[in-house]
Amino acid sequence: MMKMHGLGNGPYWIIYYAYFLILSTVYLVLFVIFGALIGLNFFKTNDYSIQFVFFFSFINLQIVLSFLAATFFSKVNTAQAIAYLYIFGSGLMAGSLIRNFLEGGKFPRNWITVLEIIPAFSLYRGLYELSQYAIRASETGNPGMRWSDLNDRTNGMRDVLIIIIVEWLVLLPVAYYFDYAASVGNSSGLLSIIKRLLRKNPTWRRIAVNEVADNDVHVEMEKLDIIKERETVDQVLQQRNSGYAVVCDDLKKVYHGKDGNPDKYAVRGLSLALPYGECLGILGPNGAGKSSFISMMIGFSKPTSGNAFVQDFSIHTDMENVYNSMGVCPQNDMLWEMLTGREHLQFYGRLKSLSGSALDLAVEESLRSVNLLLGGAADKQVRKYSGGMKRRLSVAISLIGDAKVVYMDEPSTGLDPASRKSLWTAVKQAKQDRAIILTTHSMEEAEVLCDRLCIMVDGRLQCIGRPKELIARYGGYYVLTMTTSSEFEREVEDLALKLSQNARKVYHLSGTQKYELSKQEVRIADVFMAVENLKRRVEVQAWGLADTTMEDVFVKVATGAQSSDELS
Ligand SMILES: Nc1ncnc2c1ncn2[C@@H]1O[C@H](COP(=O)(O)OP(=O)(O)OP(=O)(O)O)[C@@H](O)[C@H]1O
Repeated sequence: MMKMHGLGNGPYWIIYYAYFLILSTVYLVLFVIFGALIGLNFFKTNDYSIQFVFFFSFINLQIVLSFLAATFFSKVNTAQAIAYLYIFGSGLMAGSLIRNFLEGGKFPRNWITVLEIIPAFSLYRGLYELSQYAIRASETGNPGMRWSDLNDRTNGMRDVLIIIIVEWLVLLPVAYYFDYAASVGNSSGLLSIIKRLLRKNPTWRRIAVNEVADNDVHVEMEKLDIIKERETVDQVLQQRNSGYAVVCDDLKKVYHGKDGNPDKYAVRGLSLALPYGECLGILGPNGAGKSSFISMMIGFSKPTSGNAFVQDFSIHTDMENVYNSMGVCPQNDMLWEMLTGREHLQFYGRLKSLSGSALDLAVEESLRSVNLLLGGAADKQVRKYSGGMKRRLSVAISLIGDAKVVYMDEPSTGLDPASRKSLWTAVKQAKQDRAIILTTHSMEEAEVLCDRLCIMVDGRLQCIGRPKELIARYGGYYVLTMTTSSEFEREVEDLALKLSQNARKVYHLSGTQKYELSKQEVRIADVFMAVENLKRRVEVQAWGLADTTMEDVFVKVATGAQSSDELS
């Protein structure tokens, strides 16, 4: 989340490094104090500063090694299992071999030094030397290891310290570089890191990464609006400075099936071009692939194939630059319970390079825009916030600073009508000079906020256009709803067919029927007259005539696409 809002790789790395170092140092100090308090000669007799330097340099090496190893694993469980095996195996081996080699006298001393390049061996050699000095101290009454003892040729501690510190200095930049390479493309396989490091000038060109074949045969002809959008994408991709905020080029996402399950095609070739100042709404039934699309765009997951460019930066190779200009309001609020709303905004504002009075002003405006100034809400800890307040804070975080591209995953979920309206005002103001991609299940929200809408079903784009265009294209009909007692249902059907030859029954439940009447065949005045006539013969309990809504369009497109998918 912090990286998504522009936290650079360097500060991110330093924070994590410092966190693990502080944690390990506290553990190390407590470990030595506890050992000394219970009277262990190992700790009591040897110079504390030698012990500190030895353990401290080793924990630094251990952190660097963990960071380096982490870049080669994409799954936490695999990394954990291999780390346990390594620590257990290498510890066991080093523990028994070092003592045998040193005390047996047959193994060449130089080779022991070579073995100490493996961290577990250097650790056990250091421990062995400290324990030998402690034993001698308790037998003779002399002090344990002192700094001057490092000049003793038989004492391996000096070599151990040199090896550990040199390894740490060498591996530190290597680990940072590999971690950076992995995070840039958000992929952590060794092969993909090496490929990315070798790739030349990858910024502006089409790349097909792990090209996948969509095994499903899709019979339906592609619609004109989608073809046109793809043509725009093709044209934009020819230019270097496109002037478009977001361009998606045949983006695909496949989740590979596990335990014999088939692969899941979540996004099947999405092509979109989004100019600045536009809010694009993505609609779709559950499981349509909206979140999978957003998670690729924000660097949460890697596309299986295709590419996308945010302000001309590729999501495969320039994710860090993408993050610099991005704001995200995730589906689930990612907030710190102990921080206040104001502190959240101050933190994310600083990540967006705001400071001083500019930061204070931006925070104040953000809080006002999402109604979090009232009643001191801004200065309450987030754990005391209601669900709606958390949602509003998430939206404010996504908009703070100068994020040019903002992703909002169902931003108004859980908000009461008044909060929703004020949130919409904030989003409308914010979209003036930036591009917003928004997913929602609320047709009202889509119509109010979005300049264009697209409907996704089963990973495919079904249509794209301005809300009014879509309603005109897919909704060239009125909806007549009428409720009578069951014995008069036939009369209602006759009325609908008389008004429009092509009237289509779309709903029927115990006396209530719904018909679609073609706008070309029907005049509203005729409908009113026909209903008045019917009322003279039949008891009409309720009736209504409505123009097509976005919801009707959505249901029509979604069910149409689902049934055509079932056929194919
Ligand atoms: N990590 C995953 N592994 C396997 N399949 C997944 C994974 N994430 C999503 N899917 C599948 O991919 C498809 C698209 O899911 P996605 O969450 O992108 O849809 P959505 O349109 O955002 O749905 P919703 O509106 O419910 O949030 C679904 O069939 C889902 O089951």
